[in-house]
Amino acid sequence: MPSIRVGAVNYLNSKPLVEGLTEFAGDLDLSLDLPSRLADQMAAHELEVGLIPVIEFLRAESYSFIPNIGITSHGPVLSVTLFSRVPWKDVRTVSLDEGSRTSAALTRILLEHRHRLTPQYRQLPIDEPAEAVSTDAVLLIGDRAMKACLPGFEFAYDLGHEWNEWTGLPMVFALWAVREGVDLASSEVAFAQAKQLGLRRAGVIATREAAALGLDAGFCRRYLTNIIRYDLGPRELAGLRRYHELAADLGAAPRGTNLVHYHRPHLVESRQR
Ligand SMILES: C=C(O[C@@H]1C=C(C(=O)O)C=C[C@H]1O)C(=O)O
Repeated sequence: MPSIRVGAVNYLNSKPLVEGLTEFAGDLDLSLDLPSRLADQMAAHELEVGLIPVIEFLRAESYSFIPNIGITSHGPVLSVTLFSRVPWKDVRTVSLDEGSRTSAALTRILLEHRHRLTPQYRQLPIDEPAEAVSTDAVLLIGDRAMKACLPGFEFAYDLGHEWNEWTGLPMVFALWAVREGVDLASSEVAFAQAKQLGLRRAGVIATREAAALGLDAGFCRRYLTNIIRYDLGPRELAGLRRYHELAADLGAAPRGTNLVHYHRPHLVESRQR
């Protein structure tokens, strides 16, 4: 049987979703990369399943997603931070982490919709030190954001918190997207099994990952257990729909994308909107 190429985010927050994944399903070929690159690999048909930024799910229009699994937050997220030299109202130039697509669009949503600004944007390459940027603000995500201190920047806005405070809704950053026509067969269930195991083993994962990241294990544990939420239920989907509307208003995503659960090809699809 040909293997199913699966790409997952290479940050701490996604470790619980891949815990034991390839043992639960022997035909999954797992690789890890930046969220933005996973989205590009999905588009290039180099992956069948990808833990991709939700904005790229909305842009693709043809993907379905594995139900009830996501990378979400219900308030502060700790790993998506807009460091700024100036308060929101004075931001004119922004550098955006190359790894990000969802939070890059979220930065635009907050600046352009919430604060009614029209700043200029540039990409911050993954190997360029954020300390060196000359823009007013710089968006960092993932492990890089968790470790960044950036003393030259007076403000550190947590975009999970900013979103939640403004909309009252959870923020969905990523989900398991499946390319159209892909048949996961019995391997589908492995994604839910990995999530269940990963959540049970959050302490073990935190201990294992902390040293390599140069982060405190107790902090990693709380991040995985209390900050990042992995369910994608009605509340999270309401947050995702709100994000979709606001992104579409900016021309950052097409308006019509349906949030379709994965079903095996040739079976009836369940449409959520
Ligand atoms: C919360 C996070 O979620 C990530 C943010 C993403 C984005 O901004 O495109 C994509 C995937 C997620 O893993 C994070 O990495 O800090």
